[in-house]
Amino acid sequence: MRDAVLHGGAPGAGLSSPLLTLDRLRLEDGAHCLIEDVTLRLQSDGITVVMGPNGAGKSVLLRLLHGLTAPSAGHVLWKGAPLTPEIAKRHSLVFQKPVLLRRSVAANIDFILRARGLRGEGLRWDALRRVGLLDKVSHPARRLSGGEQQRLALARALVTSPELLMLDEPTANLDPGATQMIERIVKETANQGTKVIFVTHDIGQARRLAGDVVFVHKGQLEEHSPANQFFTSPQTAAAKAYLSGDIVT
Ligand SMILES: Nc1ncnc2c1ncn2[C@@H]1O[C@H](COP(=O)(O)OP(=O)(O)OP(=O)(O)O)[C@@H](O)[C@H]1O
Repeated sequence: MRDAVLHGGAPGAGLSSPLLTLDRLRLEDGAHCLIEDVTLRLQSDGITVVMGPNGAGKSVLLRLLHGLTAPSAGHVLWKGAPLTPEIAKRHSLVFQKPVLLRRSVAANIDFILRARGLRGEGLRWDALRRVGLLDKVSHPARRLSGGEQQRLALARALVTSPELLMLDEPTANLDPGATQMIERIVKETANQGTKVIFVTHDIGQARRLAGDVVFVHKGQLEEHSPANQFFTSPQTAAAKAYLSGDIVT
């Protein structure tokens, strides 16, 4: 395992204390180690892209970061404090396949607002406007197209104004147009000050979005570098092979 603290070059690197710290984070499942002593510090600015082959542990890592899975050892720290359910409520996670209620678009947003004790139709309208779904407000959510469903999932994640937005391959099943819309919203969100962690397999997408790249392989952190460094001179054999399109073993 490498302690891949970001060195130089990336926006904000070394200038302030980390927003998010993973301290020797470990997850075991019986004899199998899914996440192996990962230590990582993420700064508050920009989009961190997480890459790695199938089964590398990217989704498991996001679940640990959101407190949905408890680590076997190690800690997740948010602004230096241990992650708690209260802190996790200020974070949002969007999954690859949106899980939507069998209700209207509006009702899907209102459900989250109620669950978080937030009030105001204005929040709902703002969120739907941001993702371009104002004209679908009364539609049954499950009858939206795949791209629209993912934008609704994004609206639901954004309506609480999260400090951290995590997305797990949100465009994996979408066409280029729908993908572009999601990328635009994610970039706008990051520009407005929300920290974004974005998991993707798509190297082109990673190049478009990433300020820094976390590369994981077999549950280990292989590399954490500023994006320009990662794409031009990856430090590890696995990352080099991955970027070249070779099979990573
Ligand atoms: N709840 C779980 N219990 C036990 N093992 C799990 C669990 N969830 C995932 N795993 C295992 O952890 C490993 C990493 O899975 P994960 O879904 O995090 O990979 P990934 O990098 O997101 O892959 P992909 O790119 O295919 O989505 C896999 O071997 C998977 O089978």
